[in-house]
Amino acid sequence: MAAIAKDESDYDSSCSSITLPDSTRSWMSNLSFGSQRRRSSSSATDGTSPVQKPHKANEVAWEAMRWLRGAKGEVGLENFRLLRRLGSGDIGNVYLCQIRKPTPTARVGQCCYAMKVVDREAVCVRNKERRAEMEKEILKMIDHPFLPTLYAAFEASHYSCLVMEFCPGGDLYAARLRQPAKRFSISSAKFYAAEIILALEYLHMMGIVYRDLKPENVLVRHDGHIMLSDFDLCLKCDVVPKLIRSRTTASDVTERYVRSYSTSSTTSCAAVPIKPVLSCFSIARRRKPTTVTTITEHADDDGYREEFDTEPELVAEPINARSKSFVGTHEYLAPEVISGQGHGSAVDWWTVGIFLYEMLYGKTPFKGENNEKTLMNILRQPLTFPRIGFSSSKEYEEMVKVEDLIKKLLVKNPKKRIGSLKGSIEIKRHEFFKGVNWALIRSVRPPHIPNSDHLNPRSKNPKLSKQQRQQPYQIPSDRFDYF
Ligand SMILES: Nc1ncnc2c1ncn2[C@@H]1O[C@H](COP(=O)(O)OP(=O)(O)OP(=O)(O)O)[C@@H](O)[C@H]1O
Repeated sequence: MAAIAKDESDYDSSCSSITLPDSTRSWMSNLSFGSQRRRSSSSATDGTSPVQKPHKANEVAWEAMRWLRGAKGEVGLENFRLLRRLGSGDIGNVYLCQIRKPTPTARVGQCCYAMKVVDREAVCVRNKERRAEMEKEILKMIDHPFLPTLYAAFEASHYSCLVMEFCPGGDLYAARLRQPAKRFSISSAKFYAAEIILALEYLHMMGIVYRDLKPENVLVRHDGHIMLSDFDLCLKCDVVPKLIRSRTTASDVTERYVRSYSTSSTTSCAAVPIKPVLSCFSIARRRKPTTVTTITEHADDDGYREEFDTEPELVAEPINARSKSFVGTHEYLAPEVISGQGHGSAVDWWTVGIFLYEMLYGKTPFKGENNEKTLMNILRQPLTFPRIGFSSSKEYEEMVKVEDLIKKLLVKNPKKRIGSLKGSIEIKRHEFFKGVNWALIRSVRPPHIPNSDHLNPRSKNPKLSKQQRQQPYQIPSDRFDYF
């Protein structure tokens, strides 16, 4: 699925038709591979020091970077050996690479990185500098287990290089195609969705709306946990934390109380029986008898529901951010993006709904015969779910819960969509995620752990030949600009 970008407010460039850079110019030749390597001018790697990336500071990949900086002064293209091309995006190619030998230890020498190489001249010709800048800016800011770590950023000739964490497990789109009936199990989908929600929550708190969630952009790390990639379509905005005092019902309070003290976790995401943490930003809530106001709302199982005043909650996500850019991938576009009425962080919750649907049913809910029909369906067509068989009543119950969540995520009016009032916490509290230990999910065993044969010479992407290195930059044929 190709991403589209038509910018009206948050980027100053307008994306037009594809203009190929001078095709006679060798895109790879100036990268100077092998022994004919030229010294590149490399700029400081500001914003990528371990001090600013504390969660990775003790890992060998950082140790290697520290050694490189100490030994060579600054990090540049000449310090890396590009092993093979991992893929091509809209604004550059991504290569698997290692630090050039001799390295101080074998461990450092074996460390793999992914290097995104962007041809600045090509990007400039195609009016995409702002997107490339945005990606770099965001990669420098972020430090989260489910987001890429930027180890170094430098320039070499007219190329801009970003050295990032390498994910050997491929993307979730390819992973889905390998599943039985091309669908993930409910527990796998729950695991991946939970990690994505945490990544989006973090981005939102940093004032970043991601806008391009799709399985192709969810990569699988060596340990099976996920990493969101591709930040060139992000919207950056200011976040002004808000205190929200909301009202809640007696059954909500009881349910949360029970959940807080329950140790009977059964889902794969909840292997550790520890009191779940709902959100790092939720203020501990206790029933406060003095502030209880009893309002009969409507009958439930017990015949009535009570509403209580609760402690205020801090919402640090850009709920009210507004952009009118037309960006994303057709099947994943939120209705407010298509209608151009202005969109904010709720678009990411819409895409989580589409993502869950695709993971479970093997297709997206509004896909039409062509892109225009898809867009019309997103705006007008009611959400329906295909009928599928269940192997157990437990699976059926889980499906009912996840369909309820998907319905709430795919509400066409963004103001009524789950997550639009208090952000991620509303989604994390949904019944489908009951028992998920959000704080410790990164320690849970993922559904699939990739094997580590990426350095095997016979692995999927063969080594770069000399001829390939000399080829001019090609815009992949399956990519296009919609406008
Ligand atoms: N850190 C990484 N580890 C492993 N493979 C990666 C990594 N980053 C990117 N890739 C691979 O390289 C491909 C190109 O990535 P890139 O981010 O340039 O473009 P994209 O995801 O296709 O999106 P866009 O064209 O919108 O920028 C990806 O599809 C993925 O297969």
